[in-house]
Formats: sequence, C-alpha cells, structure tokens
Amino acid sequence: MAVQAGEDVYASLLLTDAYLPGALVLAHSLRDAGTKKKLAILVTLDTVAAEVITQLKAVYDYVIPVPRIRNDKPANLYLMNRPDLHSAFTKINLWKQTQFRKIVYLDADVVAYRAPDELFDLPHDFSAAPDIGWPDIFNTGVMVLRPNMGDYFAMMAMAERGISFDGADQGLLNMHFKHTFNRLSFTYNVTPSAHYQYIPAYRHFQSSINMVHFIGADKPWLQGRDKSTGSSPYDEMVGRWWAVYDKHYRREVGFDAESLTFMAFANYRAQTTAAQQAPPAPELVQYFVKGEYQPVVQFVVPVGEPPRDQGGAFHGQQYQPPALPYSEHQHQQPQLHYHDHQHQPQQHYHHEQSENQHHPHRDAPQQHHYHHEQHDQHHQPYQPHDQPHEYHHHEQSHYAQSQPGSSGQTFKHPTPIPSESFRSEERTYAEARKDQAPEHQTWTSRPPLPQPEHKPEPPKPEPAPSWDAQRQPPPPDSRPEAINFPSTHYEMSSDPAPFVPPERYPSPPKDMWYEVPKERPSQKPKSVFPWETHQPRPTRVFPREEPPVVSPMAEPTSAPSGERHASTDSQPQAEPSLTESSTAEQKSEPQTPTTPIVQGATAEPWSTFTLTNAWDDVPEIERYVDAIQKHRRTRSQGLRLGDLPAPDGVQTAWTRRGSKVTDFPSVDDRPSLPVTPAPMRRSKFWGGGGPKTGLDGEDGEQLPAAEGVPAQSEWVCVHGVRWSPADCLCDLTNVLRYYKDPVAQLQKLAKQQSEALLQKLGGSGSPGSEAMGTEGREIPSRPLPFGSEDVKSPTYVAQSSTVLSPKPVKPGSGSSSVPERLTAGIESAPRSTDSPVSIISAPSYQGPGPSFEKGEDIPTFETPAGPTEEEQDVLET
Ligand SMILES: O=c1ccn([C@@H]2O[C@H](COP(=O)(O)OP(=O)(O)O[C@H]3O[C@H](CO)[C@@H](O)[C@H](O)[C@H]3O)[C@@H](O)[C@H]2O)c(=O)[nH]1
Ligand SMILES: [Mn+2]
Repeated sequence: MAVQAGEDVYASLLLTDAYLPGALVLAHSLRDAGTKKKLAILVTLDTVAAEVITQLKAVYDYVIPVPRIRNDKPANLYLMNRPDLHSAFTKINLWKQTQFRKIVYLDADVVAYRAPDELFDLPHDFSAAPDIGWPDIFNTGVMVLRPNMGDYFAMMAMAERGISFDGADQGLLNMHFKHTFNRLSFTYNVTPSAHYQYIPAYRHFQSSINMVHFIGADKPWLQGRDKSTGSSPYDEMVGRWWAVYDKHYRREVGFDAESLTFMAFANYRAQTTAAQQAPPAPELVQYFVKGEYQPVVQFVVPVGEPPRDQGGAFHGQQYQPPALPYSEHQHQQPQLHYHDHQHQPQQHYHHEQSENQHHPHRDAPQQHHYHHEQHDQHHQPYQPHDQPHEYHHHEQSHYAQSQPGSSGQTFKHPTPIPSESFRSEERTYAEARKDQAPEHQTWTSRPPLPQPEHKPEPPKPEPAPSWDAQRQPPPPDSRPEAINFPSTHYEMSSDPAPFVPPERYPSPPKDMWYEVPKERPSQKPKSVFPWETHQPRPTRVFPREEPPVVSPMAEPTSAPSGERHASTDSQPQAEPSLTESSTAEQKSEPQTPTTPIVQGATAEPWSTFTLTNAWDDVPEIERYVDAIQKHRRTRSQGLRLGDLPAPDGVQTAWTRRGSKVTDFPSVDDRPSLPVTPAPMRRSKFWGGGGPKTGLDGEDGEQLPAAEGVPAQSEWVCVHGVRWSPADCLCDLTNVLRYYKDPVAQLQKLAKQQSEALLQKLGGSGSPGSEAMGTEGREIPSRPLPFGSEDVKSPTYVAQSSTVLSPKPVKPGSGSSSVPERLTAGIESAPRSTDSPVSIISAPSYQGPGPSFEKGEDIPTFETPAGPTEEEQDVLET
C-alpha cells in the first residue's frame, strides 16, 4: 500500500523481538478503538527477526526499516539502569519520514484506551506530555510531530556526539525541543507505576485517560498476567493491556473433532483459518509473553496436503523462537535458524516437547526447528544480526508466506525510505528483493511479488544554491554546516605492557637565574622610554633651605616656649595630608605611632604655604573664634594636673592660633582618652614565689610612679577601666556616654579632682585650680558639655589604629614613665642636643579609629583588663 503524500499515521518502533507483544497490542488497541488513521512501525532489520516482522505486517499498515542509531557513549544509560536502551536514538528516524504529514508516535509499551485521532489536528510541530520523573520535561513515549529534515539533522548531530542527559532519546529530545514543545495533557501518556500513590487523582481523572504507557523495565508482557491482578490503579491499567492481548492472542485450548486431538486453539486457528500463515502467529507472540508460551501439548493436526502451487504453505514446521529477549540479555544474539533438512515432506505440524521450556524467556528450546520443505537446496543458516546481507533470503520466505493467494492476506509493502545512501539496513523490502539471488526467484512459481508503484526521489536536503546567506536564514531542511567536519578520535591505549620509566631523566639546566652584577655599572643604562631622553625641565621650584619657622599667627605675647621651639626642630613632621596649614605649635604636636617618621628637613615645603584663610582678616570671625578658644583652654588647662601650675606663657600661647578650622588642637586643647596608668604592682605577680623580673626592684619594691601621673589612689574605675580624674573630666563625651547620670558623675569627679588638687597644692588657689573649680560648677547647667561636640582633631581622621596609646606625658616629667619608654623606641628623630628635655612624641587619639563616628554608641576604650586577684591565684597554683 503506497503512502499517500501528506498522510497521517500512528507510528511505533520495534528495536528488538522482545517488544513484539507490546507493538501488537498497541496496534490492536488503536484499531479496536476505531481509529481512522493508518498504523506504521519503524523496525531495525539487524535486530528484529524476520518472523517478527511478519507478525507486524499482519497488523500494521506500514513496516518501515530504519537504520539503528546507537549511542556510542551509553554511560548515562547506566544512570537510569537501562543499558538496554542503547539504541533508543533510533526514534530520530521519525523526523525523516517526510512522506507523512504528521506522526503520532507511540512507544511499543503504550496501550490506547481510545483512539486519540484529534492529536493530528494540533497546529504545533511538536507536542508531548509531561514525564512523571521530572514533569518539566516531556516523556518521549507519546509524541505528535511533523517530520522535517531540519530537526532530523540537528538531532542526528547530537546523537553522533552522544548528547543526551539520560543517554537515550528522551534526554536528547528534551535537550533539542527544550523550549519549543507543546505540552499535552497527561491523559495522553499516563505512566503508571506499582508505587502509584495519588489514588484520588487517578479516580478523578480515570475516565479521561486516553493512553497508558508502561514505562520502566517491567513491561506487562514481561511480568506475566498473574503479577497484576489486584485492584490498584496500576493493576487496573495493566489489566487493560492484558485485555487487549487476550482478545487477540490468548492461547485457547480447542478440540479438533476430526482428529480427536486436543490442541492449543490458537494453533488450531493457525492451521484452519490462516493455514498459510507461517510461523503460527499467536504462538510467536506468546513466546515473548511470560507464562503464555507452553508448548507442552503435543498434538497432531491433520491439514492434508498443502496446495503446492501456492508455495508458501508449510507442513510440519516447528518454530525455533529467539533464545532470549534482548531486554534481558543484551549480548545474546537471537538464534533464529532455518535448518536445511533432507527430509520427506511432513504431513503434520507437530510440536516436540523440550525438557526445559517452561520459561520461554530464559530457557531456550533447543529442539525446535523450522522445516522448510521446499528450500532444501539453497537454505543457509540465518544469522539476522551480524549478516544483514542474508536477510533477503528470509524476505523471500516472508513474502512467500504472506503474499496474496497463499494466505488471502494483502501484502503490505513497506514505505520506501527517502534516504541518500543505500546502506543495507536502510533498504526496503522491495530493494532487498531485487537483490535476491536467481535461485530464490526460481524458488516458486508464484505470481511476482508486489513492487512499490514508484520509488520517490529522496528529498534533497541540500540548501538551494540561491540562498543568500547574508539576508536569509538557512533553509529549514538544510544539513548542519558542521556535519562533515573532520573529527579526530583518540583511542585508549590497549598496550598491556606496563610503563617503565627511563633510568634517569636529564637534569634540569643549572645557572638559570639572573646574576646580579657585583659592581654598580659605571655607565648609566641606556634609555628605554622616550621621556627619559626628552625629559622636560622642571618648572616648579622648591626652596633649598628651610626658612625660619615663624608662625604668622603667633602674636608676640604667645611666642612658643623654649620647649616648644626645641621640639619644632626635632619632632617628626606631621603627615602632610593631615592639614594644609601648619604652625610651629602644630609641628610640635606629638605624632601618632603609625605616622611615618620624617626627618626635619622635610618641613621645608610647609613653610611655603600661606597659613592664613581668607576670612582671617574679618575681625568678627577672629573675635568669635578667639572667644571660643579662650574659653575652652581655660577650662581644660585648669584640669591638667601635670601642667600645674601652668606657666603664663603656655596659657597665653593659645590665645591666638588663627581661626582656621584645620588648626591642630594642642594637647591641652583636645580631650584625651583615658589610658591605662603605669602598671600597678601586685604583690603576688611581681613578687612572691614568681620569678623576678627586670621591673622588680631588688627588694620587690613597687616602681616609683612617673612624675605627673596621678597617684593610683586618684584613679577611678569605670566599667573596669581605670581613669585618671583628669581623663574623666577632659573626655566629657565619654563620661556622657558611659555614665547613667553624667551630670551627677561629672560633679562628683570635679569634686574629687579639686580635692586632689588642693591636696597637692596645699590648698593654694592657683589659676588652674580656679579654672577647674569654675568648670566643676559650670557643667551641670549645660545640656551638653562644651567641647564634647565640636572639637575634632585632624589626627582623628588620620587614626589608623584602634589601639589606645599612652597618654601624653608632659615635657619635663620623669623619663622613666612607661609611656615614654614605650614611645622612645619609635622616636627615631634625632634630638637636638640643646633640647632641655626629651620630648616624648606621645600620640593622642580622639576616637577608636577611622570607623569612629561621633555619637556612635560603641564601647571604644575597653582595655584588656589584667587578671583579677583570684584569677592570678588560679594561674599561680
Ligand atoms: O529493547 C528494546 C527497547 C526499546 N524498544 C523500543 O523503544 C521504546 C522505548 O523503550 P521503553 O522500554 O519503552 O522505554 P521506557 O521504559 O518507556 O523509558 C523512557 O525512556 C526511554 C528512553 O529515553 C524513552 O524512549 C521512553 O519513551 C521513556 O518512556 C520502546 O517502547 C520500544 O518501542 C524496543 O523495541 N526494544
Ligand atoms: Mn516506553
């Protein structure tokens, strides 16, 4: 039957004999449901027995040989434990069947509850239903597709490279049609499992099921009919498959009255109603169905002399089925053999019982043979798998048995394959027949075998030469351009000889380093870059000598004291980025430990800067700033214990510093943070049984306190940190932050302070003490203590360390103080010999570090507390 152009077909696929029952039941289920469409099945001739194909032809309209497409990289198949699906890529051949308009493809393990002919009316080129394993993708057991060579070539290219996430067609097709598939209702591809759980859904949608697909390795025909007899959804669906099977292939026991012989009714039917069919169809099908093939009954069927002139008749044939289904035994080749028999024509079709035939799938019957009485001279053993050239011999047999006149059946010739090449496995039956040996053609005197009316030209997938690649997309059916790229294939070495390394490898070359010249090259190296030769002359001039350091702001009365002068020369330069203006006082400011220490000569550039601001000449501003500074200093000066009594010079030196906001506040001017005082001697730690340290006096005496540092008794402990009274008052911000009642606390501290002062000074009313007293009285009336907000030292910005530095030690204080010792190591600037005292460049900090933000409520000055007395006890025991 010729294919009409643009025809619609249901198509299935048979790769192995073992799926024959599935393929047949599928076709019957569609037919029984009354489909109006034709049925086709793709077969791979190298792996499907001729007898099996004969059975297919009895039910399918078109049996279409296709080349088997194997996955040469089947590793992913093992991920789903289905190595038997190594040739599932063969499905891609569906897209090559361009003789059909649309194909509804169905796996051989599908059974139709009704004929879904409406699927052919879908406008989409590709439709499929969700897969239960991963519902975002589709299952490839039911697909509606429009054949076209574009998809075919694209997927062939993938198949050749083994591109498929599951190693089979489903992985490949989902990767190819990733975003373009039209999703079908699950009712078209219901995939039951023995563990099906969603029974309410099944009950609800049960009546709308169109087709059921038995995915997985356990097909209904491999399980046997007894496996699923329950009432679960799965059993119900498997039961539907068996219902179709039974309707068409169930082995019935009949009684032949004529011969008075019991026989399998199917065999009886085979001999009586389709006597010319060979081999007996149902039996072949039963052979592949577990529990159905039981040729234990020997029977004799008197069928009389076959009509010799029909040639296809047979007598006494014994079917030797394939030994094992491929799905279970991959490496087993089917063992279909025609045996030459020099024998008398047998009058009886008989079964010989073999000893071990109870399990048709596992126990291959050994004694059954086909007896072809007419073929005695020219039969060759048939090995359908590895000798495909022999198969036409069998075709002869099939044709003979199925041609009109012998069985009454209409011969269904296969659809010619539109293929470019004529590989043997792609040949159609007609082509195969043409190649038959002459003796085969003389084999019978039967009418000539039907030939296809015409052999259509294979479609030309090559792009039309008129294709303008610059303006048009490539023709949809064109081959991928890279399809013929040469590909290099590297084989794994199969050399079993173990690797023997050479005796020794060559030593690496020596002296492979750059030898630094011992002597400095006398000549200047040659210029490399253009700017080295064309160097422009510098236009900026820097003064060679340091001009006398005179603060333009300093008024005659506020000339820096001798100490400050001395420090100017010897102190390291402040980091230039800190502030643009620099005064003598500023230069004498203590450096932070992190500031690079710069020699005095580098002070030169600073003197060239203008040290005034534009508004310096505005008297109002000047006056205002002066007032503020004066007030502030008065307040803080009075609180410095070490400076007291403050010399007038120091006091007046601060009356005028200029109103520049970047002015660096002096030690006196800025609040200080509390520091840990000189280490307190603990009797148990420094003396006692412990080892003597260098800090210990000979007799274990406590070290003398540094001059200017308040006595230990004067320190207060705040949150585990010891504060000197001055610290408490100077750093009002911190006081505010850490006291619940800051005002009361400040008063208390001020009182302590004044008492301490009076004690030290013998009660004399110095200006400092007076100022302190004033301060103490003033504080409560202020909502926020003055100086706690607007004082911001430039060093605050420059802080890069959160480590609290020791509190500055005033000039003139004892050189044995711990802070001085600590900083002395950093102090590398040479000191002028005429400096009266060594000025310790003690840094000062306004905040915990660069991250410090005013108002930030973080504990910024917790210092690691030493071990408590109890802890110390524990440590020492
Ligand atoms: O030995 C075999 C194996 C497969 N087939 C054919 O190939 C189809 C696919 O194999 P099947 O065993 O049905 O696979 P499933 O268990 O259904 O597994 C899933 O995964 C397969 C590989 O991706 C897809 O082909 C199926 O559509 C999908 O349901 C079968 O229906 C047959 O038509 C044979 O003829 N012989
Ligand atoms: Mn399937």
